[in-house]
Amino acid sequence: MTIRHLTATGVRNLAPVALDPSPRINLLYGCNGSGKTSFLEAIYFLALARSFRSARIQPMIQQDQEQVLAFARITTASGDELGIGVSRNRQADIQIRINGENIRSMAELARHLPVQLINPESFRLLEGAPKIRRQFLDWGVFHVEHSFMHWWQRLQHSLKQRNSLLRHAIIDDQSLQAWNLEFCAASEQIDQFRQDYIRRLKPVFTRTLSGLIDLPGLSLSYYRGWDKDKSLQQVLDDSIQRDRQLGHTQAGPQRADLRLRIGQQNVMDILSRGQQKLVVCALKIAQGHLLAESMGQQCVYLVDDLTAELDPTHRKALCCLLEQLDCQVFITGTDPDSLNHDWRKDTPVSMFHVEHGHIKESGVTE
Ligand SMILES: Nc1ncnc2c1ncn2[C@@H]1O[C@H](COP(=O)(O)OP(=O)(O)OP(=O)(O)O)[C@@H](O)[C@H]1O
Repeated sequence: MTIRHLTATGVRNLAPVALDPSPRINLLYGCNGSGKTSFLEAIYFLALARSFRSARIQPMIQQDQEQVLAFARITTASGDELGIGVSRNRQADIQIRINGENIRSMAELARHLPVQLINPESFRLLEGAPKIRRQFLDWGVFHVEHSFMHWWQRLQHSLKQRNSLLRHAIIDDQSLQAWNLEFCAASEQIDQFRQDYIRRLKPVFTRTLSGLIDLPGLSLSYYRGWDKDKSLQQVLDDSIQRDRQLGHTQAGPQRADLRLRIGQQNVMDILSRGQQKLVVCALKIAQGHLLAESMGQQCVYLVDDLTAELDPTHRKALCCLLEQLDCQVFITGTDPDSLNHDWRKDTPVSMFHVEHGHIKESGVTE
């Protein structure tokens, strides 16, 4: 999908935004604090009704404003036009409208606007808690497997019920068995989705990474959250005493993880920050390729601070890969020269100058 027209009000230091971005490459430059990241935040907000900078919405709402509001006209992969509007106020109430109709499901919003963010915090995908890698994995599964949300909700519900039973002084065995059955059924389905996704992602990731950097021997593997040689039911039975002591379920898809290794070592223990960033870029770009291959859908890429951690050669390689993706990209940097790349003559490129919260188009190449 492509954003054709975008408006936003009440976003940090930004004056009301109204622009028609290029369907392909959009470059935004400006000084520190001018509002470049805030602009990317507005697009992210439109896709997910939240910020990527803070778990709370308040910091994103402009100091003297009551709400943040973003609207976009987008063209979907099938060529349909959609109007999407999202607003949140200081009480964090959310309003989502698609083609004028109120929508209650965040999943529906996210499905219309798949967004990938690459920013200086992206290394956390490798270094951070397993939850971040599960979110990465489930982003992919969610977009290619439409029944994922149904199974995900069953998984969350059964896990919550089981954990609540574990904390009772005396456990009702019948209830425990019933919730075990439901938890195992949902777990096996989610695990199957994740395995299928990783099997398809791996070759795309390897190919994408080789276009960015040479890291021989780097492997991506999936840990499902319980012993690969045992059924989950067996693992739950074996660990019931420990689960009761801890008051929660230790094994299951809520413990799944992705492992990136070179030989026996974790990549975050041996790669430089720049190398880590390139691995993360390859993972995220691979997800975009897979989404296009499987669903014919394009995601929007938000690349904040292109130059951070990357030398000119690797910046160029990243720009080439983003251009080959054939999707809409927004890239920020402090210096317009650092954003200049040998974009192909037939790639529409728009350049915007961000100054004290005002965004002005400063050049278009068709
Ligand atoms: N709620 C808010 N209301 C008004 N202004 C805010 C709010 N939150 C942050 N700001 C200000 O908005 C400005 C925009 O910051 P932003 O991170 O978008 O800049 P940037 O152009 O990405 O800078 P850098 O190049 O340093 O990353 C900052 O000066 C910040 O102090």
